[in-house]
Amino acid sequence: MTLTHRTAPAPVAGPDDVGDPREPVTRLLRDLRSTAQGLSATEAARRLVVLGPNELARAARRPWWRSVLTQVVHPLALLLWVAAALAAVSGSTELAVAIVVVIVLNAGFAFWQETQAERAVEALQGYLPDEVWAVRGGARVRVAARELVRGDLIALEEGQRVPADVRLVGGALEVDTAALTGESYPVARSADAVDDAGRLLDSPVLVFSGSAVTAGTATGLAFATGAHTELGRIAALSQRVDAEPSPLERQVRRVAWLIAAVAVGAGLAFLPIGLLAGLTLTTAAVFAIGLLVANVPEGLLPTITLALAAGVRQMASRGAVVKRLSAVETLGSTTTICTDKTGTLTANRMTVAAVALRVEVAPGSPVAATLAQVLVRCSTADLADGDGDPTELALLAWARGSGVELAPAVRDSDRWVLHRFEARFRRMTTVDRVAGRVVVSVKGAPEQVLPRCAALLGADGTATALDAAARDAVERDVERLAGVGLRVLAVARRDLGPVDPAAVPPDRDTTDRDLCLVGLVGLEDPPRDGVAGAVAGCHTAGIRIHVVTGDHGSTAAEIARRVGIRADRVVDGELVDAMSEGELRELLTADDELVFARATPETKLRIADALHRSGEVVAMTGDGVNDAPALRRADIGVAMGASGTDVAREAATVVLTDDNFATLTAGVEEGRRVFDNVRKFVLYIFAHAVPEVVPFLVFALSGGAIPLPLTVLQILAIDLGTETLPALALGREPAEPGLMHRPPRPRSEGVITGRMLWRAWGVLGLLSAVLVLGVFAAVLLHAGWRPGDAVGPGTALHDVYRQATTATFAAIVACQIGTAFAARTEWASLRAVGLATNPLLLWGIAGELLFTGVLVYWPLAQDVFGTAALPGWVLLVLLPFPVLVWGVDELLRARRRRR
Ligand SMILES: Nc1ncnc2c1ncn2[C@@H]1O[C@H](COP(=O)(O)OP(=O)(O)OP(=O)(O)O)[C@@H](O)[C@H]1O
Repeated sequence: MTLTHRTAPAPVAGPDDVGDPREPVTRLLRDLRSTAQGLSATEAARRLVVLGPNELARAARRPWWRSVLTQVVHPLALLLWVAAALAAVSGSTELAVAIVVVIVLNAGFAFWQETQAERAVEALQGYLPDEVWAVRGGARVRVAARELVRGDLIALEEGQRVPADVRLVGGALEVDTAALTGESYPVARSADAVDDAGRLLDSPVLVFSGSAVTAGTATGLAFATGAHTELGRIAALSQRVDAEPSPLERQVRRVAWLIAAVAVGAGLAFLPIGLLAGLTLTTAAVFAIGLLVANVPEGLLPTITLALAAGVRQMASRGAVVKRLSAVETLGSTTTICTDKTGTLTANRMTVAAVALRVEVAPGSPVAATLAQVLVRCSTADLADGDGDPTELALLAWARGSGVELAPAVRDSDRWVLHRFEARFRRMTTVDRVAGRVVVSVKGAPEQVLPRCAALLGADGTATALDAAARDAVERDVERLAGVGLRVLAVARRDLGPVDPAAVPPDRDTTDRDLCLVGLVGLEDPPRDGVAGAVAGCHTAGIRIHVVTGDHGSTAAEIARRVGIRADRVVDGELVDAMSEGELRELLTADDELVFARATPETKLRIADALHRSGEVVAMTGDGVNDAPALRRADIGVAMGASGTDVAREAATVVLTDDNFATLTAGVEEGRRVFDNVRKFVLYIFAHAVPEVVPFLVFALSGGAIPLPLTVLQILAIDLGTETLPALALGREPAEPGLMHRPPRPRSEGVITGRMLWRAWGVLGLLSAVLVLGVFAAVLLHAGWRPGDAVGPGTALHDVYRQATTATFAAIVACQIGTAFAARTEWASLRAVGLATNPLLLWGIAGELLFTGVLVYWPLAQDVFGTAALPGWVLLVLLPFPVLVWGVDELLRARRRRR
């Protein structure tokens, strides 16, 4: 970055007005034409226009023609090109042109589908607003990260992604700069540090866009945004959508190739058979090519991508933002969910429900007053703004109810030392100078606070020694409160004597001992609406739920019980830490649901690992910075969008915009639905191959005595014209009833199963082939044709032959309609699903019928496709075909359900 240092500020800040970010803050403020009160709102708006939004320039999109080109030279398309060339060489220009049309239309279609998929993923950005606290015109305001401008004064805190290049002006941080420097350990950055670093990136007073704050809080001055940041400069962050193919796509790709190989094989095999049956070389070659073209499944992959993208969209609208297309299917095969408690199972709306210390503490008593005093000191929340940790807001609200209030500004100016709440230590300590004395205020998990207490506040407000009996009594209190589902905090304080202006701030070992226990507070945090239903839903879907929480075992077990999680055993996090790999796996593979209490992020990581190794598909929730490794390790890392940190959101695959457990299970349901739908259209596409191929076999096996029941162009019309829209519509099927009453799909089970192939080829396909050939034969026989009679152009029977092939074509379409309805469900009856619940399918079928009508009755199309208008009796015969095909499958499904 070229930094120009200007001593005489220009009247307006343009794109090049940059100060040296390492110069003294006052000078930097002047150079950036900002103030200690931040920029005014109008100036910020003006700079946004001049400097542009705080975004990295998107990696230039591939031009559309290149995307189309990729589709045209796609390996399966290349196969079709070869076929077209062969057709041209063998003299069938018509077929060659038709194949080229197929390729072009297919490429266009695939291009459209992929654009849709990309859009769906890009639209997700909108669901994950990225906001920061900034100071503008002296007031703290939430600003969208993309609207930050150079000169903005912003707040940084643990868990946040650094939104711009920032000079620290107050506070200290630890930042993870891995994305920029590859450094794997967090580094310390502080406003007061002495800056003697060589490189800009190593300066201890600067933090850069793209790094993450792993600890601390600070304020800073943004000196570069968007493309002007170091990150923008080295363009390390590629913004392109993760294009890694999902296991599903890989599977389907393999299948597509397999089918393509079979198609080529069948085409090649037809050549000698056709010749033996008496066809000329040209005719045999044309049909061989036709067979090949008909069976190359060129549309399969893009259709699957589109179905996944539609799933991603649908999930986002339900509050689960999936960051990778492939995650949709993994989410659907989840077997175990490890969930947090606070805010996920519970509403994160806390109120103080009980205050106790051996006896209930009466409001207005001296103990209550002291307790309130400690609580207002030991806090960083702001009750007036509602800003801060919900636990602390609840405690402040209770203190206010007891008549004790302290303005945050006064609190902060009295404060000497602050040890924020950290999940690791599970307690918080402040040291304040109050009325000439140094006072320590502590609150936290009872196991953390009680061992540090030496005394206990009596009902009259005087301290007594905390002997073994009193300790037991207090511990019983904790159990009693936790047992009814309350989150319990022990509150304690200590007087360190008169203020000594020369003293250095005491360390935590000094402050957090010999405390006087003031009280126990029990906070009620009710279960969220809908969670109990979602838990029951998971159970019927065969999904196990473990609670992994930092809270007390009894509290967590009670909350778990209330939402319907069985909580068969409560396991302490420390116990897990002491377990061997094998022991942990044994614990987790037992058939019960567990509550892991007092769990640390390391515990979470081990649990995720152990579950994954025992073959489970694990969805693990998390919100803190330290949860990131576990979120990455789980099959599906789930971050909290509302309360979670940026770091967790970045590590996760799924972000719940409302933090709700019920949303997660909705995501699982959606994942299952999408996977099911992919199966539905694969079934549908597979089924039609049989009635297309069998007529050729009949022709070949009869040695030509039975003429070809279908022309090559008619096959292409089916493949490209009639089958496409219904197949797409099947990708949008609503969830099948019973979707969440089935056990999760085994990890090893692919998209294509033996049962599915049997249903596609053995039932739907074979039945269709019989019906189709029946109609073909009926039309010929009705007109007096006998096996072996010539039907070629110029013969007496040629017109009848044209009608017969047209009847075959129409019969395939009729059977396709039946197949589409059958494919809509795998288990349930069509009645349970409802005939009209997928309007897209109805439209697709209407389109299919229209297309067929045009092909059969429009003279121009008749010339090209070799069709002829069908007599009324044939139409009557075709009418029940859809019902027949669907009906037989319906009966088989009913039998399967009974079994
Ligand atoms: N602001 C706080 N100050 C002091 N102690 C706290 C504070 N918040 C929580 N605690 C204590 O730390 C314990 C663990 O809290 P933590 O927030 O880590 O877990 P949690 O959020 O309840 O768990 P989960 O992972 O299920 O969301 C609580 O039971 C409480 O005793």
